[in-house]
Amino acid sequence: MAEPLRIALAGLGTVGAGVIRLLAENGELIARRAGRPIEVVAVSARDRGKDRGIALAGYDWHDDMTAFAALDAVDVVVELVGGSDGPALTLARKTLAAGKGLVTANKAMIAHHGMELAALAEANGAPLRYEAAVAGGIPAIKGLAEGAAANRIERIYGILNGTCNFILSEMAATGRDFADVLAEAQALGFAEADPGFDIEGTDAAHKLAILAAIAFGTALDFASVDVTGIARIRAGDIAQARALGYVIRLIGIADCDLAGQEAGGEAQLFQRVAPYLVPVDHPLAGVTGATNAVVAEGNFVGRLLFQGAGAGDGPTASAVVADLVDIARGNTPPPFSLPAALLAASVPADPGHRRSRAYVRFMVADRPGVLAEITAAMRDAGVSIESFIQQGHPDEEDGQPVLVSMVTHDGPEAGVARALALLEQSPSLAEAPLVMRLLG
Ligand SMILES: NC(=O)c1ccc[n+]([C@@H]2O[C@H](COP(=O)([O-])OP(=O)(O)OC[C@H]3O[C@@H](n4cnc5c(N)ncnc54)[C@H](O)[C@@H]3O)[C@@H](O)[C@H]2O)c1
Ligand SMILES: N[C@@H](CCO)C(=O)O
Ligand code: NA
Repeated sequence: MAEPLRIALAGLGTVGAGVIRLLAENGELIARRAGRPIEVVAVSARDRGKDRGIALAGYDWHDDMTAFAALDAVDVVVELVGGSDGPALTLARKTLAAGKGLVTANKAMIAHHGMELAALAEANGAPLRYEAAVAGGIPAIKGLAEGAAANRIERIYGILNGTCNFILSEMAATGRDFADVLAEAQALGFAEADPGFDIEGTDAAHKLAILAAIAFGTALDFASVDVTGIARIRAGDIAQARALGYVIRLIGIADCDLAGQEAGGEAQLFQRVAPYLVPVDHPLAGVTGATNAVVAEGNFVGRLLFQGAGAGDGPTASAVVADLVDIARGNTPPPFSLPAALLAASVPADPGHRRSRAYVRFMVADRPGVLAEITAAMRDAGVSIESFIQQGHPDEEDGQPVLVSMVTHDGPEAGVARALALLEQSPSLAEAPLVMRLLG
């Protein structure tokens, strides 16, 4: 058998320990498939003495992980530390500049610095792979960049954050409280070190921006993702959605209008992460727990659905090691499918022109005239209301604001925004309204 692929592993937390366990259990099978063994030779983490349930005695320990880049005995560095900047980025830059391969699960770093790292990788002939960074164990990047390479991708959307999906589906199934379910997601190893990245939608936005670059051949543009998280969703919204025939899911969605680019200008890139109402008979409605799903619509293949575990030690390790197998086999396409210099510039699309149906929820003072005030604002903004529900909810107590919601007919998003601007100063509203669009 050929020489081993020698790995230095930075980070021995949920994912890092998972990689060690996977290679220990499936190492022989993987060596046969890759044509050569994959061997961890060096490791680094913050705390050398911590009990991780794995034996580290056979590995060369380094307190400073950035030293990996200079080790002759290392072919590929695997970065499983996290953080968009700081030591992870220093390690990534040094590794690629030294011509060594880099495998990472770090979507924050790729979303912020992916273009720079891709250019560095290409300039130094070094492979850069990050399958674990998007949708965990699902081979979504490979499916899109390789399996769907023959297609123009019209639209890409899906459930990209396991923690949020776990929270939303558990709350709906059991009526459990948001904070309680989040604590369980953290204990299961799904959540980011700062779970604000999950619940505010930032983590899903990192992944969406990466997928969009691969799908549309546009330069990675995380900054222009329109992001809304799940923190404002109440049990009452979940109940209202259910009564209307929907479930609530945090969805990342992107499309790209290339007409401008074809006329010599720039492509218009739409990227949004937000909670959506998903019809109960839609394939994404049945995606529960930490499962993720990615839908890609190609102009020849039609609709592809990739589904599987989006977080957790085993599934994420599976994606990390699949990248190592590709490197061992010499299958190293450009990091974003096209060479970095060919990724096209784009401008963010104006969401106001997009059409959708929307669920709009208000917490209102329970007094006469409030509903008339809301419907008048909708009328004045030209928004057509399909249904309006004021429904008692078990959380309510006398004198407390009441949850009322409406569903609009299909119309430009700017219309709902105009109506809510008209209501902005209204003393009848106890908090800002919540808008969730219906997934079409
Ligand atoms: N947990 C998941 O399900 C999952 C899924 C996909 C991607 N990811 C990504 O994988 C990466 C790791 O996530 P995790 O859940 O394993 O995190 P974790 O917090 O469990 O582990 C992080 C590890 O990095 C080490 N570390 C931190 N700072 C370090 C430093 N300066 N030098 C050396 N080691 C250092 C810690 O000691 C720890 O061993 C993150 O980028 C995360 O976003 C995680
Ligand atoms: N915190 C992330 C981990 C996987 O990227 C999630 O919950 O999806
Ligand atoms: Na993946």
